[in-house]
Amino acid sequence: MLLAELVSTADAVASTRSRKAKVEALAGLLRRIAEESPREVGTAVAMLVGKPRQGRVGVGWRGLSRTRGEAPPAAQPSITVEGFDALLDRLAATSGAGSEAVRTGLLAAFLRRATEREQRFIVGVLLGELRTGALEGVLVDALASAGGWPAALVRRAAMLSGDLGETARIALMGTEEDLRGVGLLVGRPVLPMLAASAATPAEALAATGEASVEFKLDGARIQVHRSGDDVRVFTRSLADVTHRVPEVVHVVRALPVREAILDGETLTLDEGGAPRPFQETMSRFGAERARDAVLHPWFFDVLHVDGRDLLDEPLAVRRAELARVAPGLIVPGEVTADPDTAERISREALAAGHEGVVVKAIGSLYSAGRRGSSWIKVKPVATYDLVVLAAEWGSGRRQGWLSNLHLGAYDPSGEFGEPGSLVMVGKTFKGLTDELLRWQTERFLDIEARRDGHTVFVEPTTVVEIAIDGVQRSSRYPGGVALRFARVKRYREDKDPAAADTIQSLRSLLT
Ligand SMILES: Nc1ncnc2c1ncn2[C@@H]1O[C@H](COP(=O)(O)OP(=O)(O)OP(=O)(O)O)[C@@H](O)[C@H]1O
Repeated sequence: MLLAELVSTADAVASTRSRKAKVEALAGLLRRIAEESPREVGTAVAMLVGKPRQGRVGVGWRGLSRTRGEAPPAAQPSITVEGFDALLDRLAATSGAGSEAVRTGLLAAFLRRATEREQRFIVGVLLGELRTGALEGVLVDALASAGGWPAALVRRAAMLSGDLGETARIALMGTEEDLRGVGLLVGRPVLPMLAASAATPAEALAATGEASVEFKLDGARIQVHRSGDDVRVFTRSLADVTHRVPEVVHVVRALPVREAILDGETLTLDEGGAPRPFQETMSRFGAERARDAVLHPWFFDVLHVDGRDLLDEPLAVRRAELARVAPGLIVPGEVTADPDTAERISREALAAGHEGVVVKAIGSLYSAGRRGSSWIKVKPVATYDLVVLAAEWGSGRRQGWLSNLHLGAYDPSGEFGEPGSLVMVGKTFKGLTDELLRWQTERFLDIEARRDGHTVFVEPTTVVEIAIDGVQRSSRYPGGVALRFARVKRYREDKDPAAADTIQSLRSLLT
């Protein structure tokens, strides 16, 4: 199939705000691919959502815009989806000395064969600009429509397989049995269940009824798969970090179970057993920096034990299984329906240096990938995950470091611009330690897009957690809302920009 077909559907989807129109445009394209070139279904779907199967092929913004500047667009489309896929393979396979020039050559030759619109699409895929996640929910609905399935059935398969390309193949070419048969596979991560928010433990408990009220540990989410001696550890965004966390692997290997999928949190502890700052945990996940501090895993859920899926069992049953397979590693908490008890657990969590509590309806099932109201988190300090758009060079003591951050909230529906774009909501240089200044200066120069005086604009890929005292109306910022007393809490290397908080959620604080 011609890449131009994909590109014109992607453009049509971006140019309308109507979800129905988006679904129809995508469903039409999916039907055509399934008929004309079924082999390309998985590849095409992965490209559409900006997540080609080769992953990031390591092409930088600056190099790419230079190459594109030197490649006049073709008048007629001729590139195929297969051709683009082959280019990605070759880029991914080219490394080592002299590879930069080879890659530039490959890219330039390819871009010269692309039309203006195709060039924009190719660059978007290469830079991860299309990875926003904005399209994924729509695509699942389009697959349901194209295949004639209930949306919930396709969504379940997408969540459990964690792979839209594979889901597309089954939804378009498989049977109902194939679709229903998508289940957990030990070794293949599923999207984690997420939590809604409430202001107080009592408010949360009023929504859930009897609940497991658990410490909200201030670490990093882990999903651990064990099959015999083979242990794999995945992050919240399903990256495999097994080789970075040998001590977690070691602990899980010793558990009294042959096969299991466990959901939990890992954090670094100091010698007295108290939690260390989150940044130390994350630096183990993100960079190669070695750390002395030891990571400790804690678990709060179990999705599979020895051949048995537990997703559709109530939390009470899953907790009982967890107590059996991971004794001694369970997140502190209690089952209660009493608001005073929930408040007490919350105070204990905060006193122990954690963020708050998560209140979980005791009868709830595990909804992979969903932010429902069966899990409700309560954090006394409001924090928002925002995307760094730019940073300004510091002055005085911070001379030579990139300091003041420009922060953007995610706009999935395109209320203030293109769907999936980022809307600036404030700036801050507060809360940055020397270590963070060093880290972010290095990172931002790596992903620099352009400069304007003292400001370095960056690829919008870095998520940062910001504590605020609230928001105020603003005529200066495009979303009409500005952060009050924003300060940096930590970088969230485990989050994609599509998981950042939305401009709508910030605007809802205005009332
Ligand atoms: N006992 C617990 N149960 C569930 N999640 C927990 C628990 N302790 C810590 N967590 C962490 O809290 C998160 C739940 O909040 P949420 O679903 O909103 O994810 P998040 O967007 O990563 O949230 P946050 O930014 O507040 O950590 C989980 O992803 C997990 O990392």
